[in-house]
Amino acid sequence: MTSLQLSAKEEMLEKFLDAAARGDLSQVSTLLSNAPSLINQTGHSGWTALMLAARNGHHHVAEKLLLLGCDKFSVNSSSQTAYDIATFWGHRHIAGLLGRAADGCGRILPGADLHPHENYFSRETLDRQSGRRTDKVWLEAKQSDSETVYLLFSNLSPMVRTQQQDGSEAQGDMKLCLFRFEEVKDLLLKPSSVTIFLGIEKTKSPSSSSSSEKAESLSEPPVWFAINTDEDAAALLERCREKNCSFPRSPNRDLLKLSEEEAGVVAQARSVLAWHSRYSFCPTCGGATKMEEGGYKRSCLNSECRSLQGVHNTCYPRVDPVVIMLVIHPDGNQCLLGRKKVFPVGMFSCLAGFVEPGETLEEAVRRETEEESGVTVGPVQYVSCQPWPMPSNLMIGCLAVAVSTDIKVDEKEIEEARWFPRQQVIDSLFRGDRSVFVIPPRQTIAHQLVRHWICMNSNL
Ligand SMILES: NC(=O)C1=CN([C@@H]2O[C@H](COP(=O)(O)OP(=O)(O)OC[C@H]3O[C@@H](n4cnc5c(N)ncnc54)[C@H](OP(=O)(O)O)[C@@H]3O)[C@@H](O)[C@H]2O)C=CC1
Ligand SMILES: [Mg+2]
Ligand SMILES: [Mg+2]
Ligand SMILES: [Mg+2]
Ligand SMILES: [Zn+2]
Repeated sequence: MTSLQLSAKEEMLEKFLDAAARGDLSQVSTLLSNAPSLINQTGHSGWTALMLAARNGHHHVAEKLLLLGCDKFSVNSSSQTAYDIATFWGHRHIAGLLGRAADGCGRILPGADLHPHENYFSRETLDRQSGRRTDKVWLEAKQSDSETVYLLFSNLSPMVRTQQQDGSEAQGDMKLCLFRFEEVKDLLLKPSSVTIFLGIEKTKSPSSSSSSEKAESLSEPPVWFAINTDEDAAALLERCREKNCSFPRSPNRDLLKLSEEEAGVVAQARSVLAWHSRYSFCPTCGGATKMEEGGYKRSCLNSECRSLQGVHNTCYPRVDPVVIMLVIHPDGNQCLLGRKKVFPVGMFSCLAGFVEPGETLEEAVRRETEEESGVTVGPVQYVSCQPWPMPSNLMIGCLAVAVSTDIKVDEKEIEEARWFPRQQVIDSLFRGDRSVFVIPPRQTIAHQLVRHWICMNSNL
């Protein structure tokens, strides 16, 4: 090796970076007070002092650097921020420090308002109060309470008000229409209506919280119910005092326009109402059933029926587990996405499939991936889940690592599947580049899994 004479400046930089990597807070501080411009400089490795402190878990150094105005969004040659590095190496306290103002994706996904690991349809705005479901007296009293809130469903679609008339697809453009007892009491009496108890508001409703009356704030928060009715939809719409009301025709698309809070309530209500509409008769003996427990149970009226003894999942609302997986190429830098014929032009999404009886989630991921794409999967890791009320799936989101790469699609289900390089995914996800492919909307767990993978760094 030729003699490598470092200039005085370079020598100071290397000393500074070394001090940060070792967690030597006093040397970091001294060097910075002599030469403040060192703070964002990178050495031969392309890493800043903050990245090195994040790599080695030196919280005090990271804190000091941030206090002195260090740029936490600068990236190394693999596009990793100090946040990515701290997360990868398990230094959660440092990741917390770096992620405080925005999560690790904030710089690339401005305006994202989903909390990390919170998927659309999963916010619990209501306290379900399952213990109250068997209290008939309380339920009946609450049904006629003037504070009680009712949602109205027709053909399993909730009545909503559209804020924008320009056909905009933005989230929050739709709001649920809320009714009081007096406005729906005739519907409650109709034998064809199904009314279910949803829960109690966790927070005060805006109307009561704005009231200055202390006594009111001490009373129990409003209780929510949902009614599904087969009354004429046009006549139902006339009940609403507000304008621009409708029952959305395409739940898959339209229900994604609700706020996070309302989406969570709809996920619960729609799934339970859908179960009642599909399970009118006893699946065991074919007899008539009656609804119980605020809508969370249907019991057979035939006293001889086997479903009345032991544990019978026919009596309770169903939830269908579906695995949804982002399969990562063995090189760590590509992911497998597929498209169904019914998808909008250019859209590719994660592969997904129903979990079968007697199957683990990991096996379901491996089987569905193999069936749909011919790719063999090794390790599987759970990421997060999403209730998907179409009608009552629970999407279980996983990352999976492929151990083979040749693709052979199941043409019955999938039109095309492809490996997408990280850069193309970033372009579609964060830069809105639709030229290669379109990613599903961010309310879907498919989108969130892709985003999760991009924000995780596989090649440190
Ligand atoms: N939120 C999200 O990001 C996403 C949600 N999804 C949802 O996940 C669900 C499943 O995905 P998909 O790829 O279609 O699943 P699969 O790959 O398992 O294929 C579905 C087919 O399997 C059959 N099937 C087997 N078991 C069941 C069961 N328990 N319930 C219903 N059908 C079953 C049906 O065939 P047959 O009709 O012939 O009986 C159905 O058409 C869909 O409802 C989809 O809406 C999917 C992707 C993304
Ligand atoms: Mg599938
Ligand atoms: Mg399948
Ligand atoms: Mg399947
Ligand atoms: Zn029965």
